[in-house]
Amino acid sequence: MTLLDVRDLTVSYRSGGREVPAVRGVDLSLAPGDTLGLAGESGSGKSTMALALLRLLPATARISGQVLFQGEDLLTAKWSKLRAVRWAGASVVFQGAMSALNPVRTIGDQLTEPILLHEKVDERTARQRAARLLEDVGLPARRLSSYPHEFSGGQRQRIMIAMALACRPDLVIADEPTTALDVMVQAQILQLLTDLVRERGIAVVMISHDLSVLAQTCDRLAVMYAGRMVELGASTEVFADPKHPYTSALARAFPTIGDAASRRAPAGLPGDPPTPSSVGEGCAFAPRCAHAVDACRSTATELWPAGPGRLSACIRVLPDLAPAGTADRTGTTGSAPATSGSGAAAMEGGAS
Ligand SMILES: Nc1ncnc2c1ncn2[C@@H]1O[C@H](COP(=O)(O)OP(=O)(O)OP(=O)(O)O)[C@@H](O)[C@H]1O
Repeated sequence: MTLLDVRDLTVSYRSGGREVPAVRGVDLSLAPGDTLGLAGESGSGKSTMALALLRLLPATARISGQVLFQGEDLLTAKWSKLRAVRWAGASVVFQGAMSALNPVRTIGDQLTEPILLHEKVDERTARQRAARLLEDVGLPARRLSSYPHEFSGGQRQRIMIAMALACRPDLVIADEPTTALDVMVQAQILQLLTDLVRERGIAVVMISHDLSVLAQTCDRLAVMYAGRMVELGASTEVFADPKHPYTSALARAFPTIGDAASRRAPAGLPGDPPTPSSVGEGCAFAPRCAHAVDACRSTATELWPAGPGRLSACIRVLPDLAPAGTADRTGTTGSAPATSGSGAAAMEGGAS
């Protein structure tokens, strides 16, 4: 069964009289309980994609495609349906808990609110649930009466996780949930989130620019570049044996899982990401890619099969298109371009 099926999701923003493309024709699919990491540099479209899933984008955004959640397209659903899905079906852990929490209301009030809104329970039951949730994220229940400023950054992010789990959703979208935190605290919070969703069988889309963190916490990895998906596959395989040069570069930028020193000073990627409007049909990574050849700039990119359960948008996975001697590193045998939706199919396959 599919929980989430994203088809040809495309998002642009109206800005200064122009359309700025942010997400370009992304397909992906999640089964219940799946954990998917979404990686990419700043500006690659990760947050836009996450927010688009629940139609949380600003009014300047134009969205097309389909976001089928439990079979219903959220992009065309009525507001009443959307309200019912948010929190109870799918919830979001945003970056920066301080701005997401209301500073003048107690944590208890903020935790009970979604429960009261979405479930037919009385105030006392909601309060008991909130207390349990707080304990689940490692905070004492007595802190329900405290205000957001009375917590540390890490504790506030724990509270955001408790809120996201409050209505027992089937999907949690975590958008850089630990960005502003100290490295050691980051690791603890991610571990906590991962443990809680796995215990409860909740599916997760975890967003980060740090490929090693995602490889450690999620079963599958999707890599985005300039609004497009460029690689998909099982986390351990994608991290250990990337099929796209951009993924290799990201893996090198954040080399070792749990290595605090490297995380503080990542090696960085050569060059800058393209501006959204400068991206054409060919490979957007070509200007920064050491392996780029003319065909990279002229061939329309798609996600091609790149081994069992793997997809890559690098033409070097196509033996018949790749220049001599460049296709062998991927070890792929397939050469047929994936048709629309095959990204989703491969993600499904990888979920078994
Ligand atoms: N509200 C907005 N108005 C106009 N353009 C936007 C808006 N939000 C994002 N963009 C543009 O859309 C593109 C994708 O941005 P997005 O924030 O989704 O990327 P990201 O990968 O999540 O980056 P980050 O890690 O920095 O959050 C970028 O070019 C960004 O400048």
